Amino acid sequence: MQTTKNKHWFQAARHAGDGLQYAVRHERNVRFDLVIGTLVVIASWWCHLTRWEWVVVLLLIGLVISAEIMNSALEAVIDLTTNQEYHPLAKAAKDMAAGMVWLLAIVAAISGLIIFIPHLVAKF
Ligand SMILES: Nc1ncnc2c1ncn2[C@@H]1O[C@H](COP(=O)(O)OP(=O)(O)OP(=O)(O)O)[C@@H](O)[C@H]1O
Repeated sequence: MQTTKNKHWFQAARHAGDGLQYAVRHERNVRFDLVIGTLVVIASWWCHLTRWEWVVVLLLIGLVISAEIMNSALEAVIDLTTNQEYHPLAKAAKDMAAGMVWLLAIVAAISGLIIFIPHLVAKF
């Protein structure tokens, strides 16, 4: 059990991998985002997006999933420090982190509509 700084990049990468694995195993919202992200990638392939549309779509998927993982990390720290007892600052911190995820998800959804609607109209 290590509590000191990582000694080399391989150790750092292994711990980052542990973090991603923990997020997928324990966070339902992260799993949900991964499913939606996979469906969006399939839809992008089906719609033959342009190179720059692919870049935007992949960036947005990465941003939403990263924000979800950051939200979960903040929740873990808050639960650790409050021992799950009520505190108005804990509420503010958790609500703001959740707000960040929602804001990004809404922006991603609107951007997705702007990208996909012309392709869908052309197809049908
Ligand atoms: N220690 C606390 N003190 C005050 N309010 C809290 C505390 N823990 C949780 N809450 C409130 O409960 C809400 C939900 O808690 P929490 O974020 O832990 O659950 P969650 O279901 O994992 O949320 P999310 O869907 O955002 O991942 C928070 O947004 C906050 O308003």
